[in-house]
Amino acid sequence: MLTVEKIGGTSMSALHQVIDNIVLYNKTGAELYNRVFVVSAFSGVTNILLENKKTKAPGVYQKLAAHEDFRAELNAVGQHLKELNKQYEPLGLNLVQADAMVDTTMQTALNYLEGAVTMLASGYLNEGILLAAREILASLGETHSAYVLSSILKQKGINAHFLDLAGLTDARALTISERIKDAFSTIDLNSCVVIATGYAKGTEGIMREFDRGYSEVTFSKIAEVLKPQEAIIHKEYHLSTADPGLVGIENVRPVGHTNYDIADQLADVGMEAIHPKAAKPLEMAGIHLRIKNTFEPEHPGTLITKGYVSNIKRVEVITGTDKQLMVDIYDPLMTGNVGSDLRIMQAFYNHGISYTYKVTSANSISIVIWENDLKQELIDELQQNFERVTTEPVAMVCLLGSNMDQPGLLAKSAAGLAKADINILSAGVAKGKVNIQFVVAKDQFKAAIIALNQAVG
Ligand SMILES: Nc1ncnc2c1ncn2[C@@H]1O[C@H](COP(=O)(O)OP(=O)(O)O)[C@@H](O)[C@H]1O
Ligand SMILES: N[C@@H](CC(=O)OP(=O)(O)O)C(=O)O
Repeated sequence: MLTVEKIGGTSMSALHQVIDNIVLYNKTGAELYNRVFVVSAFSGVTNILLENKKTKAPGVYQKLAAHEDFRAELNAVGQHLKELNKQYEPLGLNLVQADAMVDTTMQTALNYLEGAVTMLASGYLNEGILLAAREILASLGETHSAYVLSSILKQKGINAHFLDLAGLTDARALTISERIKDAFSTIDLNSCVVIATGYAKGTEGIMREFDRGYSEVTFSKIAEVLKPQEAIIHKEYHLSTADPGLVGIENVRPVGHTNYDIADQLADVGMEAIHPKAAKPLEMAGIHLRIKNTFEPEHPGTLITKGYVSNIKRVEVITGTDKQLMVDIYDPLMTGNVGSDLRIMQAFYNHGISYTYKVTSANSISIVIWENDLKQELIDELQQNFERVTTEPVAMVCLLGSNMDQPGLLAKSAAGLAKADINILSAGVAKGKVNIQFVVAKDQFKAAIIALNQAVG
């Protein structure tokens, strides 16, 4: 059975478990092969190459983009990669070869970046030059981690193939998919295990289209090309019936089976089992996706398939986010005035703002967006056309399920929230009933998730 498997950065940093629990687990001989592992950089490496994904602390790229001296930072990254090499020497990594690879790669990158700085000084095409610099820097982390894992596996006598999709010294103008097809055209998957860089170079620029989290896109594009029996994402936790960090690990269980629609609903409130843009090609190709926990290899994890519908009535996941904002538009002339909603949606469209929830009454429309997406220009435009426009930070809590609709579910959910003294600011469910949404006060998010998990989890 051919599988294409993605290993995220947090899991990669537990390299010993990656080798024991993922690559070698329950497999010997030929069973080891016919698998492609798409690996992310070791945890934190891309942060120091670009910028910290959460704190935005500048990495090499941000220094370069700010016309500051980036060379010390780039050198520090090289030193960090060598420290990681030393950390993985006990696993069988040949330190001399691995450090030499770091030196060569970093020197090549520096040569490119010196050229970029020279070009930036000219003031021509800055955007394109900065994007190229971002692509080059991003690629370094995955080139390193894929090299390290494939080298260790070779040292163990396994026929591991280091598949360099980063193409640092490959000047061919190929799209990502073209590069993938070209790279796999000479590989006999039955006789090797492929370790592919999570960064893939392409004329479209993976950073321009997807930016951080790009490994999942490379993983998806490889699966599109190879059409495996199963695509697998290895994470450091199970996709659970609720956030264990909120309700307690003892009050959740792994989601055994769900579908791609539910995965999209999860992503809509920020819980990405897989990025929707990476999931769609898999869903459309009918490829099954499995989310596995790196630290529980014996557990089958969560299987996500296109047409799955639970054979019993149940809520599959309780999730949500407290990072939302409710925009309420009121106007006494709205009732019966065809086109009010169109004008509102046009304003949202004009400012490129999508929403996660919308309800209407005779004279008002309430729309929930991500709080970070709010633009004052949108509010200004709406206020020119409607009597009153208000905004309020809120939390959204959701019940997700492929087959959860039954009399009393809404009542039990609302009763659970009421029992916790949580006021429902707004509630809604679309016809498919795969997602029942409650809008509550921002500071009642955690209490609402706990209350719903107790009531219907
Ligand atoms: N239904 C859920 N199942 C599992 N984890 C969840 C769920 N909902 C929220 N979480 C939280 O999401 C965290 C992982 O979020 P993710 O965005 O994948 O990683 P990170 O934000 O650390 O990069 C988990 O550690 C967990 O606390
Ligand atoms: N290492 C890259 C790519 C990636 O997808 O990483 P992860 O799988 O850890 O999200 C980043 O941090 O953006």
